[in-house]
Amino acid sequence: MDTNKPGLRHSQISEEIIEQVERQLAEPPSLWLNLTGAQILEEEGQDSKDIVLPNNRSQVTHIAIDIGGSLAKILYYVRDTTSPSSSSSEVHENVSDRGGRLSFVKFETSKIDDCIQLMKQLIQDHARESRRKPVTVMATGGGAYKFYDRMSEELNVEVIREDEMECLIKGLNYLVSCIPGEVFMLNPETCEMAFEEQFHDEKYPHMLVNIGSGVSILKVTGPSKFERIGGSSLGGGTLWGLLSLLTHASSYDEMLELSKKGDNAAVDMLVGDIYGENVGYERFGLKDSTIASSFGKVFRENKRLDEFLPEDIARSLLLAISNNIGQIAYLHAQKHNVKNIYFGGSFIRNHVQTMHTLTYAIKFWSNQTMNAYFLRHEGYLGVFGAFLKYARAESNVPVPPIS
Ligand SMILES: Nc1ncnc2c1ncn2[C@@H]1O[C@H](COP(=O)(O)OP(=O)(O)O)[C@@H](O)[C@H]1O
Ligand SMILES: CC(C)(COP(=O)(O)O)[C@@H](O)C(=O)NCCC(=O)O
Repeated sequence: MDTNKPGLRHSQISEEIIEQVERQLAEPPSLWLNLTGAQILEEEGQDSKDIVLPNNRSQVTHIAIDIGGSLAKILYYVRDTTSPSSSSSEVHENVSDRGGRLSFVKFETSKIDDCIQLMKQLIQDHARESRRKPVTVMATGGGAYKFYDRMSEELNVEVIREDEMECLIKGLNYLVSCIPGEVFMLNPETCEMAFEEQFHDEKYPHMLVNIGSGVSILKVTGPSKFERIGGSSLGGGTLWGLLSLLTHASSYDEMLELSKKGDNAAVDMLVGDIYGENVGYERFGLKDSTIASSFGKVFRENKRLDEFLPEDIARSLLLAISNNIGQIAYLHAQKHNVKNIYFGGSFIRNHVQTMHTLTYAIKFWSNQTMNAYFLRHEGYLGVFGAFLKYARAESNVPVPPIS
């Protein structure tokens, strides 16, 4: 592996691989759960842009929601009688064989009205067509408190609140242990994904770096044992906010697209800009292409904002924030003697450059001794954890036990 400090390496990744990985990770797939196991359903996911409500909405028995500073994540559970491994006409006779499908949808938190409307629709359909007990809503994230009264009044069902960090850890541990093909690593050289059932023998301790609006760093020492060991206010909300000020992009995905086309050297001051062309500070492993100062070139260029390319700005800021989080993550892992680091939160958005920067930072700073892992449902750990808490308590939801 190259000894270059993180930064400016992305141009070497094959476009084909980036496309391949991002196509595979486009939207979080639904999950199938029954008593004997759990699996990812490989089919088109859903986005808030075009939510496809299930045909059998009366079968939606559980809803969980994680309302964060930026995004509200909803999960709904649809009880079903056909298993994904059987033909579509094959129906399970025995009720206890039944499994269910978990679907995932997200909204911007600023569109909380639309979000509550969707839950209302799911709940009303259930109530109209079924004599079963009413749907219970599990809520987590800061919005579970902020919007509690509104949700309780408008939905007219019981809303149970759960602590967001507990839910994150429950969701993480379950996804890692029980969902085959959920966790992957990125090869720092080629960016190809590596899926393995078991990456490492030591399950605990591990660390979760959850990159949402802000960053929370948690050390996990057992299935429900953890402590919050750090955090940073420079997170996903920072990237989203600054790029909406500095570029014309109107959505987060558009910002990520811009960043793919940019050259951060147009705004970042590189070591070579300080030491001279093609000269680095090799004594300390700082090559001429290493970023010496993010956005450090802007001032001396003496140009207006509209004279810089938004693509270059987007790439520079994404690199700056991802590198910073990677470095903080490494320092916490080192301080707390943890080798395996899981990155979660919607900031990652399964975006190859972001995952590559985080992987590269961890590998570089730890001298290859630590590992960076990613998850296909990276933004849904909290909402999944909230659902599991309820599913466990309620015996009528068949959830395989954690291994
Ligand atoms: N569609 C999107 N719209 C806005 N931000 C997004 C989107 N997808 C990913 N993000 C990024 O994810 C961050 C929110 O991550 P999330 O884990 O949902 O945190 P929170 O719980 O604080 O809302 C945003 O600040 C932004 O950086
Ligand atoms: C306050 C939060 C736990 C809220 O979670 P979020 O909605 O960002 O997912 C998080 O934004 C955070 O940990 N912020 C960093 C605070 C700090 O340690 O500086």
